[in-house]
Amino acid sequence: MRTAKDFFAPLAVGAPAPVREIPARPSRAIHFFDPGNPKMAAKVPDMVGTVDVLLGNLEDAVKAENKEISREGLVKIGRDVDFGPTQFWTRINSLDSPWVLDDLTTLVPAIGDKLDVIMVPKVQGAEDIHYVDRLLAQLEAKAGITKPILIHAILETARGVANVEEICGASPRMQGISLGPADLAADRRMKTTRVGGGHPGYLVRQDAPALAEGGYDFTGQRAIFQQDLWHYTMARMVDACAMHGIYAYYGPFGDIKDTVACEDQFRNAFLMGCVGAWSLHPVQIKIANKVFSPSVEDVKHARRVIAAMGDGTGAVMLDGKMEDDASVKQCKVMVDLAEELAANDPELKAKYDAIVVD
Ligand SMILES: CC(=O)SCCNC(=O)CCNC(=O)[C@H](O)C(C)(C)COP(=O)(O)OP(=O)(O)OC[C@H]1O[C@@H](n2cnc3c(N)ncnc32)[C@H](O)[C@@H]1OP(=O)(O)O
Ligand SMILES: CC(=O)C(=O)O
Ligand SMILES: [Mg+2]
Repeated sequence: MRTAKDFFAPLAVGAPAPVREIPARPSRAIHFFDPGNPKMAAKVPDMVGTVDVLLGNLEDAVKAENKEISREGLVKIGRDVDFGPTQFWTRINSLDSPWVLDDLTTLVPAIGDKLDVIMVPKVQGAEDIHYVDRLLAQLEAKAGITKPILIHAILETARGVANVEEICGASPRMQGISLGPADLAADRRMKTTRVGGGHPGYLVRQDAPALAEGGYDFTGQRAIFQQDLWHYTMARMVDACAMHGIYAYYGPFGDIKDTVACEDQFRNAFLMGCVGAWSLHPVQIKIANKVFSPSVEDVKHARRVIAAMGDGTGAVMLDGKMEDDASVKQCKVMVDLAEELAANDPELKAKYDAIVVD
């Protein structure tokens, strides 16, 4: 383990100095596209400014025979497109795959000055981050890159979940973590066959009603309540990220047509502390942009509490509820996020600016 003294030292002579703090850039939707798919690739320039993150995917969902075409497509997009306010990320192939070394040694010299974040799949422990960290430093130094490329890990193995805290703290490049529910389910031997979302079989059932003569009626209809399969993992991920000052994300929601359940899953993630989720299809971008932006009502309430609390200490009653230092802190999280997002999103800014605090 690196000591505190060495933690922020560049890992190669000539590599840029690591960042001390991960910038809070909007990343409500991380939109996946296959850079080797001509239809998707053609849409990328017009998507700039409509989505916070455009991610060229090289890993799963790209056929083995197309890996090189996708990598070349990504280089072309990286060179040709002006990403403006939108972040440009990639997901490389897994560290045990035959493609990852070429991914990194091609992408960093070619478009390393454009790439904000590299997403690393199937991360098992800090050693995986250390490997990518050192290699990136060497490649950045060789290519003369001046801004360090950040790393985002996908939490999609049982060992990765067990090691999530050390993964988050493994490098100053660590930008965040996404839940990878599909590979994680397979690795854990869960009995699901989906990409994210809930499962109708994972439920609790209302208690059986008591009978007048004693005992219970187990025969009648009883309400069932579907439970969230991902709650435990999400909670661990959010805590580990918050502890290390990096960002947590829900991953993919594979049922593209079920926009209602997608919105629910994203909202759960937002409420738990995530800043964004993945978008696999253009229809999911606006769901994520909506869900991960504080609502006008929440911002209005937060501003009222902050105003009522003066210097932020003590306790007051507002609308019949007690507010104190801790509720002000929550309200500040909401207001700060709203301001960060509004700085990049004129429509949102107009909505927040129109709020009148009574
Ligand atoms: C578990 C994991 O690892 S998840 C991450 C890996 N998976 C991915 O990255 C999947 C990305 N998404 C996709 O491949 C596709 O969206 C699919 C396969 C899910 C659906 O694709 P389609 O059946 O073509 O969807 P659909 O017909 O609705 O597409 C409508 C249009 O949007 C385009 N489109 C679809 N998805 C995307 C996308 N992610 N980005 C940009 N454009 C897209 C299509 O090319 C099509 O264009 P056209 O109107 O010019 O013909
Ligand atoms: C996100 C991802 O890669 C997975 O769910 O497996
Ligand atoms: Mg995966």
